[in-house]
Amino acid sequence: MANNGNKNKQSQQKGELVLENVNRVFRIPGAPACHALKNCSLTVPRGSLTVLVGPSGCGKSTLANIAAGYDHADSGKVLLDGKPVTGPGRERIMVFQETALWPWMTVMKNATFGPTMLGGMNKSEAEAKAMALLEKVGLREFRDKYPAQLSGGMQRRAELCRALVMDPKVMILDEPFRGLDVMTRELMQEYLLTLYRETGLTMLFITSEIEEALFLGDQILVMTNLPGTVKTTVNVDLPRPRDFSVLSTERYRQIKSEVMESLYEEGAKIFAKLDGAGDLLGSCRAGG
Ligand SMILES: Nc1ncnc2c1ncn2[C@@H]1O[C@H](COP(=O)(O)OP(=O)(O)OP(=O)(O)O)[C@@H](O)[C@H]1O
Repeated sequence: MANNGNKNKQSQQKGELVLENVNRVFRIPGAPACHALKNCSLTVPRGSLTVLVGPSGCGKSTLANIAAGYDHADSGKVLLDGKPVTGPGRERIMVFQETALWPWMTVMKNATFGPTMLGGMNKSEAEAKAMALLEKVGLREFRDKYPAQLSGGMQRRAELCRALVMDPKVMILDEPFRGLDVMTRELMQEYLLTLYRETGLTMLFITSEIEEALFLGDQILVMTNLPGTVKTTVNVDLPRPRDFSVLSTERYRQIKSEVMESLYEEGAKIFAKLDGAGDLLGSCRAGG
């Protein structure tokens, strides 16, 4: 559960996301079917920052897309506050690996387009909300710039603001800081924690970086190789607010080794398959 004591009243309205025995098989003519998710279950508690880690290609993005309603499960349930998720909806906002800012719109237009077109907000209301968020992430002076005029880190921050202006119940972030240099990435993590603290939003954050998972998360869900499912839940009981001094604590090291052990076990299985069958793709075959 979330251990953030500073959340405002908004957090009471934020959503609990549950996946129950979700299966997803991709079928492409002429190729073996790929069982991406198999009986995958997880809970993202209301107001928590839950981090999902797993080996490359284990089904993390598939899970994110299904949770956001961009893709469907073949069987199983996806529930937000107990109600089935049947498609995309403004209560579940996704932030992707690559920037999705519209290049022809300024930062402010990018941030306010969604709430004015879909969210029932008038222009001045949306701009006030966007401005408050842009200020929190140091982009106040950049409101009239176009995405191409921003650095990669600035684009990611603008994107977080654009998602938050919609006031979703759950934010799903699929490796949003991938490709950023180390310093920018660390800065982004701190910005994300500030936004998390101030909005009390439920977040499902996907990453392949263990340090990032530990620095951000209330809990870490470790996935198996294909077919993907959640194999371990690790509670990250590090105090909040967090800064980088937490990285040198004994408790941090203990939790890190627990997560690494679980992940390495999956890595070892891949190598065992390479030695044995010599066919890594075998793990991808449906029902196999
Ligand atoms: N639309 C699709 N059609 C066919 N196969 C797909 C499709 N989407 C994903 N897959 C397959 O499903 C498996 C899981 O892919 P997914 O992108 O969810 O993994 P991932 O854990 O997010 O990977 P990474 O960490 O490398 O980004 C992969 O084997 C992938 O090739």
